[in-house]
Amino acid sequence: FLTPSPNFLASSLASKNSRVHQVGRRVPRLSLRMQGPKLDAEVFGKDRLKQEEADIRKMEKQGMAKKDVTLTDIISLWITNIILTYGDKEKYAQLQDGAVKSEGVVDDLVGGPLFLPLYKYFKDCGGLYKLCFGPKVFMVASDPLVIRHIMKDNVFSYDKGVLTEILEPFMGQGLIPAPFQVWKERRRALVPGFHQAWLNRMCRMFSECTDRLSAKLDAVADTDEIIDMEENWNSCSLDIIGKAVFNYDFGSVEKLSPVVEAALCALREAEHRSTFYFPYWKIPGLGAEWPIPALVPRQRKFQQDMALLNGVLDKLILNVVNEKQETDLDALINKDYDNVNDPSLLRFLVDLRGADATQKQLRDDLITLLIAGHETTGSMLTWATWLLSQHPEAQAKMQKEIDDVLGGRSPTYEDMPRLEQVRLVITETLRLFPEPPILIRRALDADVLPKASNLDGSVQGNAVKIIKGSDFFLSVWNLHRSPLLWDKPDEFDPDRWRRPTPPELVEKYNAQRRAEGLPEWQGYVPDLKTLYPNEVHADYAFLPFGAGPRKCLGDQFALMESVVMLTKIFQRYSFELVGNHDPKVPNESDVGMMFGATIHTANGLNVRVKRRQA
Ligand code: HEM
Repeated sequence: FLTPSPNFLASSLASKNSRVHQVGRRVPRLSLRMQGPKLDAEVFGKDRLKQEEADIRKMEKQGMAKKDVTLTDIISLWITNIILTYGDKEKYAQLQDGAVKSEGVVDDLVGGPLFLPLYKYFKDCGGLYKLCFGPKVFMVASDPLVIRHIMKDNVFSYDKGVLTEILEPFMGQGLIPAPFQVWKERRRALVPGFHQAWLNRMCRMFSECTDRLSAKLDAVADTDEIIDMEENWNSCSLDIIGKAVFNYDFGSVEKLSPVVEAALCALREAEHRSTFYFPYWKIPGLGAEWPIPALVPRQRKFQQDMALLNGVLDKLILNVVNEKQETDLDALINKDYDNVNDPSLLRFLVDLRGADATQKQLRDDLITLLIAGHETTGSMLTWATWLLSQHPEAQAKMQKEIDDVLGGRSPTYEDMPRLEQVRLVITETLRLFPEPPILIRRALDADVLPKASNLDGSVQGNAVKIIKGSDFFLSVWNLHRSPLLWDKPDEFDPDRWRRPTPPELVEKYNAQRRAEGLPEWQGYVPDLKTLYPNEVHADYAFLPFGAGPRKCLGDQFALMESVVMLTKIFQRYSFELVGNHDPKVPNESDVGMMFGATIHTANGLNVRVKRRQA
């Protein structure tokens, strides 16, 4: 889930002569249908699992479990890459190759967010290019048809590659890094947990946690005090995910307890590892994998934080296991969630008949959900707040809707369909600031990719052959800001989701394709009866929660959580941006960008809080 930045590129390669090379149907998916003010239950929980089962069975049939990239594959890939980079280019033109476009990429990649130089090269090189560091190559895909192929149509030939290496020390065999056999079992156990009655109950909890943030903002509202809203959104989302996943109250909005500190430090270490150039923590004695305390203080601290966190989780798991009340799925789904003491996912996983898991597996599941569900939401809300501060008219429109729909009361699950403008602000924020902005994949088989497009609408020359073991960056940032796919792509315009893609853009993308008999892109077709416009509506030009069988498990949870949090806070307050405290950045509205697992501001989102007039 985290996105390795130059780390894994440069550690292996670090050649100054790096180069960028240019290269050569819609499937209905999960969507949350709403009719009138009611949410339709069909795609929650076990109904969602039913839809996913077909994918899982297909993966099994195609031998996904047996696919693996071996050392021999990697060596043969590197030799091929050396030949391609330095050898007879004509002869191997079809093999992951294309024109050299840029020298010295390492210079570009160091010191800033990785997705920005990848966007620069995208403008030169188009929807598929390769980033070369000596023998190491990353294919960079930013084209909707190529991405659909990798994430949906031929998903069985790709896994998460280097991501697994980074996340395994944190998440063990949790859903994100788990091998196929384990992933399959855990996904089957977890998906039904996100059922309608539970999400309804969660909306109440989102509201209660946001009340604590409101109380904190009340204390500073209309004073000169400056607070960091990035930190506050992150704290609130940590409290929410702790309650939802294992019924633990981090209480981080109010205080920094040792457990909160350990959790935050461990999460920061996950980010550090994803952006550091060299995986020194793997060296015996230096890093966390060694059974004696690590020599590097940062890694020693990580060991201590993980020990503290694991201790807390183990205790929670043990308590729940000791009170296990094994029940079948239907009974769990039909529980009266308004009157249960512990509505957590942990309780669900322990009680679900037939989903036996070891204590270690449960801990891995919980940590994975904690990491996946914390900063993604916090960062998204941070950028939504920043975007709204830059667009007072969009903020006023959203606040008017909130007032009209709620008249001052708290939002509930039933209000979701009516809070359309809030949902579109969230959707548009995820387009401009996708979390994470780059997804990682590795080819488990040789493959041939669909032809990608260049930004002028021309189709790239080669249908690119992929060698087993090839690593991919799927740049969601490029996809979401592509001038070929979006009208005024850098503009914040929540209402764009009410309009289809302008026909001239769809035509520009498709004209040459039609002439060559190649598959075409459908453009975005609005369907606002869903919780959010998703990847299917935009024919894979919009991937806020990924796509295919590895799509985000918490998409509906995250959307409802964000709607409740954003609604409650903007119902009562507005924010005055007071700049970034960075003398090097004179523009007050420029809060900078840093990139770890998600996109952060450089120095926080510093604001003064203004109470709205009743
Ligand atoms: C705004 C908030 C969120 C965003 C933008 C987001 C985004 C994503 C994306 C893009 C992926 C796919 C990654 C890939 O294909 O490599 C993903 C996967 C995942 N997300 Fe989320 N997510 C959010 C919130 C959550 C929450 C709240 C949870 C849990 C409660 C969660 C749990 C997961 C899990 C477990 C996966 C891995 C699924 C699998 O591999 O089977 N996410 N998320």
